Amino acid sequence: MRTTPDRSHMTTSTTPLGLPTGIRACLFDMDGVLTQTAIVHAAAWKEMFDEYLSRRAGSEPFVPFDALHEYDVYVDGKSRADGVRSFLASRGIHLPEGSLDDPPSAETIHGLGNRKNEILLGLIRTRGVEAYEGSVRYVRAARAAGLRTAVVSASTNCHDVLVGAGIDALFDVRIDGLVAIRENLRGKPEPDSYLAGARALGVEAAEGAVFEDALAGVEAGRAGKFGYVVGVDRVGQAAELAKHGADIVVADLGELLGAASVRS
Ligand SMILES: O=P(O)(O)OC[C@H]1O[C@@H](O)[C@H](O)[C@@H](O)[C@@H]1O
Repeated sequence: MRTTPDRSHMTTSTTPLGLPTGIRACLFDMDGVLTQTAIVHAAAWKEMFDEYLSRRAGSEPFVPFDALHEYDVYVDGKSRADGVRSFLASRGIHLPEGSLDDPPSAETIHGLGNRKNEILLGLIRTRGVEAYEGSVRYVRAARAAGLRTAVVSASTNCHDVLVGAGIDALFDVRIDGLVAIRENLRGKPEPDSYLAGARALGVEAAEGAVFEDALAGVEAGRAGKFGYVVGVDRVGQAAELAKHGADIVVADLGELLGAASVRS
């Protein structure tokens, strides 16, 4: 299903890519937009938080992590450490920061994050990673039409996932979790990583389209004043994506391809 929020200021979509005219670059989130890995992250977060919450359960009742709602609101699209902080704060739990190389057993923000990463890498090793066919078709069509392409992901595992899915060669620029740490970029919902992507591609934000499945991600695209923000709804949150800043919401990027599917 596609939802078109009222944005009367937007140019009518007229290109075969389903984008307003004047868009010269596409900036794609990875997990959940390009690759079928949002669900793997959600499973890893759940396993880690449930382990931790059940350890605390002596002093308080055990309320498991909700891998749909709590993942979408507190964790999806954010850096690993921001995800840990944000969910724990929602439960009134405050842990010391620790440091990036804390062991996965440490009860610190980074320790819990590293435990989640250990679980994530195990899941990726067993399941492998796959790209969404509609997204690959879309990225190829964008490049064939002369648009520049970037991946803008909070994930520090971004490069390995792109390579695992066989799509790393489809992007001119990659701004990922490692770049964000190195260059001190604030994580989504702040616009820093998307703006860094636009700079690296040599376009103004207004000339870029952002493709996002996370609430924090569409907020980042909107905050950066990008020309168009496409919400990608894989889990039934079309209305929320629109509320947080998507100009249009599609279930798959393939829907945007071809004049027949373009609506204003
Ligand atoms: O732990 P990583 O691989 O650096 O990923 C950070 C975040 O990357 C985002 O793309 C995911 O939506 C989050 O679930 C994830 O936590």
